[in-house]
Amino acid sequence: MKRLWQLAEEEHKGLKLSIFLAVTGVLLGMLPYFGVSKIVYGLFAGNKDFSFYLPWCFLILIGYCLKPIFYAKALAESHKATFSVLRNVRIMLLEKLPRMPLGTIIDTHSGDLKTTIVDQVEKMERPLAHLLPEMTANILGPVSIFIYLLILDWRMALLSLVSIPAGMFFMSLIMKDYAEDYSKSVASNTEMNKAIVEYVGGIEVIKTFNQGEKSYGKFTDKVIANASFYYHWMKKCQIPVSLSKNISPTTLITVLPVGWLMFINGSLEMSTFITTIILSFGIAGPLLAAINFVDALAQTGTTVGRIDEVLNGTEQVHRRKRVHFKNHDIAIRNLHFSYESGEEVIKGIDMEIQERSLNAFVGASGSGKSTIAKLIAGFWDVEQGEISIGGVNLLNIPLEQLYNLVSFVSQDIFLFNDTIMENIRMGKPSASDEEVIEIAKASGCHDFIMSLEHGYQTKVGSGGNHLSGGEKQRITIARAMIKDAPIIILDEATAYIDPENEQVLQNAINKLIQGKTIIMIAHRLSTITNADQIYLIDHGKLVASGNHEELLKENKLYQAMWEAHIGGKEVA
Ligand SMILES: Nc1ncnc2c1ncn2[C@@H]1O[C@H](COP(=O)(O)OP(=O)(O)OP(=O)(O)O)[C@@H](O)[C@H]1O
Repeated sequence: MKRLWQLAEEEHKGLKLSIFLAVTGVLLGMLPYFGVSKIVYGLFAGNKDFSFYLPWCFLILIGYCLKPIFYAKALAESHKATFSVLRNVRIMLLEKLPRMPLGTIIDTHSGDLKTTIVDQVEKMERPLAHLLPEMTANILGPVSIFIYLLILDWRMALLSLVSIPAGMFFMSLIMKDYAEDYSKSVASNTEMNKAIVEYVGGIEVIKTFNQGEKSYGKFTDKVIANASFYYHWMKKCQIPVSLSKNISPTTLITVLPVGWLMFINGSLEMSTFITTIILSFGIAGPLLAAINFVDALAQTGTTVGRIDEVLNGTEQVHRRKRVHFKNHDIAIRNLHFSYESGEEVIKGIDMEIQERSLNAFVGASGSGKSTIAKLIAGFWDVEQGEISIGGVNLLNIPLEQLYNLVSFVSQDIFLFNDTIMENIRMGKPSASDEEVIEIAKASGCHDFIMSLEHGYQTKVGSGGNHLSGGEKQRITIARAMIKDAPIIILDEATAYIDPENEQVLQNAINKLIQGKTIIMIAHRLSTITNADQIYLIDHGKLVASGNHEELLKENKLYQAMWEAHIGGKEVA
């Protein structure tokens, strides 16, 4: 709750006001109990004077009228403040994402992030908008009655409380495991969310490969596991909750018989007896209402924990001051790198890449080519060794400047569900329509775009799925071209292309890379034979470098790879 209160810092004023209004409302709600006890006492005493009853009736009326007004105002204030807090926390989370290593975000399942940013933030509504004002008020109200009863007769005050700890005992039986159970329920929801996101995202593959039932089974398993978890959890809670809710309000079990004995012994006055009977009703009701929020209290730890996991996630700490580069040479020194799984995948690499040269990383699958390229593009920060551009350590280059410096074009194409015009313009937000069209012509996109019904205003669909793989690829090339970064990394950028489109795309790439520092990662060695330098990576180490002819002459591994490639082509 303390951390939740910190997260709600900007709205403390509104939340405090709502607590004040709710407490006042509950205190006003106590007035009828006082009024009724006075009236009942008057009736017992045989008082027939109407003027005695009138002020108490008036007090009861005030209590009944003002309580709902204060209650409604308290909830209006708390909701106003809470929805601002939810908005602020969601903005904080979304602003955090770009500061986290790009690679970490790509590696995090989108279902996971969705659960935190949407569902868990939503869960803050109950503790902030309801628990804070209502639970506080529902506890303070009975506490003030109890103090009043203590002043009247401490024995009766204590008697009026006996049933409450008995009821609470049953509640405590489930509360001791509640936080853990709730945390498990969130994990189960996340698993189900992930399965849904994966199922919907992969529906094309599932249908194409006729995997419907199998994958559907995987998805339904998660749904069944989720339902089963909730069923057993609720079953476990049912009896203690019922006992607690039924035992707590039975204050009369002790107040009536013991009070009666004290009354006939002459140690308790009739007026105190009647007041205690009636006010004891006013203790249990609000306390029971307060109990309803105990689960929200236990959930808060998990909710805030999930939010903090993202907010406290590692950030890329780069210098903020823009730097000047004398050239765009890339130097890698003694580079080591491990993913979170711990195993070292890059094991001490040194490399000098000249500016305006065409370079290629080749090697077996899993040898570490993409990892090196992503480290150059700043997906993760280097912790051991150093990468520098133009003599400046990457860590000293502001991230924004680094992202402008390097274009990373990969086979994982992402297009926003927007028009083609806007998807290309994303590479340079200030570009005019004419500039976008000019670039589209240069990248070989213009003709296919014009053949679409709405031309450049065609919406590409979610993830660009209204376009073919080759078309999407050319749009990403156009996006990279308009960005005009001096360093371009092409990670299997031609992977999905068919032979017909290959020439168009190759022409586009040739235009894209003119005058730039290029790093290409390609499995098809024939596409990189003209590279100035080819770096052969094996098991996270640089085992050879040189141009195609040199490597073919000097390196056995490269010869083997080349022969395999040529052989494969012949077979094909
Ligand atoms: N995000 C990641 N988290 C954990 N391990 C990873 C991650 N990405 C890659 N790896 C592991 O790091 C090693 C190097 O992977 P990398 O993708 O750099 O190889 P690669 O040579 O580019 O492979 P490919 O040619 O198949 O794309 C592999 O063992 C891979 O399993």
